[in-house]
Parts: sequence; structure tokens; C-alpha cells
Amino acid sequence: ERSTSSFSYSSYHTLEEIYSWIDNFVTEHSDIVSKIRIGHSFENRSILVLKFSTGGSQRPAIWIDTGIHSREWITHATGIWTAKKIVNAYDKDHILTNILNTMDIFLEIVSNPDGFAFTHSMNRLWRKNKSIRPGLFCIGVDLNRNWKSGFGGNGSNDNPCSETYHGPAPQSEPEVAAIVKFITTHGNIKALISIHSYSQMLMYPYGRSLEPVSNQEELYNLAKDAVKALHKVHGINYIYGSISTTLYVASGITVDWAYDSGIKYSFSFELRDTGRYGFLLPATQIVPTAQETWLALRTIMEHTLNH
Ligand SMILES: CS(=N)(=N)C[C@@H](Cc1ccccc1)C(=O)O
Ligand SMILES: [Zn+2]
Repeated sequence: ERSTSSFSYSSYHTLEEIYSWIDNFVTEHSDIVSKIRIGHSFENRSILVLKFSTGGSQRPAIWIDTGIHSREWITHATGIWTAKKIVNAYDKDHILTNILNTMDIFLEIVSNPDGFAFTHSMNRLWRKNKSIRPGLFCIGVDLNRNWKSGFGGNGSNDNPCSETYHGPAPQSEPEVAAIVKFITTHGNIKALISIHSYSQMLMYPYGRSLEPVSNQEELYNLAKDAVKALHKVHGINYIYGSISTTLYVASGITVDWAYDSGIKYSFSFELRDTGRYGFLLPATQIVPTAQETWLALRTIMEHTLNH
């Protein structure tokens, strides 16, 4: 259909539905949103990023990705709701308006399109991408272990059949290479937020080691403020801290690469829930989850704007 007015923000959608929503959304809000194709997936699907901008050129920017793990459907749904929230909040919410009057926001909703299509067609719990290589009879690389920083270290696996298989080399996967190229070429990304599910956690680097990052105190306090803002909405509790101390050691991850590339405000969310439904979170929780997550995202973006 031609407009987003019939699109349900409280339902899960297929890849095709999301891509056509993106086209309609950009058409309807062309004054503030544009679509950028930053690359293609292993199976040659387009990798699309929404750019929110009120002017300028090469403004300092915020990067947000959802759906790196294809089975984490709540993250794509939260990304879609957040896109709609940004266009509705501009000129109404003074914090978001201040952010967008100075910075751009880049939002990649389907960061693993091949895996996402596969969760709809064959295997709802598929996590990795769908890359295949001669001589290997297992499919897919974990796109949250394929980054250069700490590549191949503890908390990643060199077995292609593992759910945390890191791939043959850093950025070997086109889905990761596309983001690296975009962020490196842009050169003015000030914050990166990579959204996963589930566990209800807000974390920052490092994952690869227990060593604290240089601005650990600042990130800890920012995470605390963000989690407090989130809690106010529906009373949901998040824990927060560095990845390695809060969850487990994980190597070759998005936020470690971002941090080591100079993006000092790098965070990873684990959205709802804590295990009752897990990856199969009911659609009735999409809007509540997105509403509370927005307050945490806005807190991080506001801090980035002011520092
Ligand atoms: C349940 S899950 N796969 N989203 C957990 C996710 C935790 C994590 C997030 C960010 C950085 C490092 C590690 C992962 O293992 O990739
Ligand atoms: Zn994940």
C-alpha cells in the first residue's frame, strides 16, 4: 500500500513489509528522513539505513542498529517504532529537537536481512547471517563476533557450527563490512548503540576483557541515568555495566570496535524480557518496550550532544 497509515507498529512484520514501510516512511517524511543503501548482504539483499537530518553537512551523528541477530524480533520492531517517534517528536519534544538541530541520526533496522528472512521462512530461532564457504557444512557467522577489535578472542568460537562463530577474518561478512565502511567514511559518528534482546541490560565496552575503558565512570553514570529514565515508564528494571563484568566475555563485538575506533559513547542494549518469553516476546509488548527504550536512547543522545 502507498502509505504507512495502515502499518501496525504493534505487530511483527516480514522483511518485505519492513522494506516497503521504509519506502513509504521516507516518502511521507522526506523533509527530515532519507534512505541510504550502505551495501548488500551475503544473499544480495540491500542493506538500508535511515538518515534523520535537519540540515548541515557531515554533522556529528548518532548510529543505532537493530536486528544484528535475526531472531531478536523485538529489536527490529523497536527500531521501526523509534523511527516514527523521531519524526513525531521533532518540534514537539525539546530534547529531541535540540539533538536533531545539531546532530544527525542514522538507524539501521534490518542489519541481518538474510537471517531475518530465514526466521520467517524456515527457522524462527536463527541468529547468524547466512554466509556459506567451500568445505564448511555449517552456515552463518555471528555478526556480533566478526568485528576487528579482539577478533577471535575468548567469547567467540572458531567452529563454523557454533552460534558464536566469528568467521574466517574480521569484517569477512558483508553485513559488517558495510557498517565499518559507512562509519569510517562518515568520520563524525559520536555515539553507537547496538540493540539486542533479551535480558534487560544496558552495557558498554569492553566485552573482550575485564579491563575498564578510559571513560568507564562516565559511561557507568550515563547508563545509570538511562536505565532510570527507562524504569520510569513501565517500571521495568535493567541492570547495567561493562559487557564483560555484567554478562560475559565476548570478543569481536560491535561496541568494542566502535569504542576502539574513537566512538567514546558506545552501548549495547538487551531489551525485554528476562526469559519468560525470550526471543518469542509477544507483540503486545512491542509498544511498551519501544516506549521505555526511547527514554534511555534519548538520555544517551542528549549526553552525547552535550559532551
Ligand atoms: C542474547 S544475545 N545474543 N543478544 C547476547 C549478546 C550479548 C552481547 C551484547 C553486546 C555485546 C556483546 C555481547 C551476544 O552474545 O552477542
Ligand atoms: Zn543478540
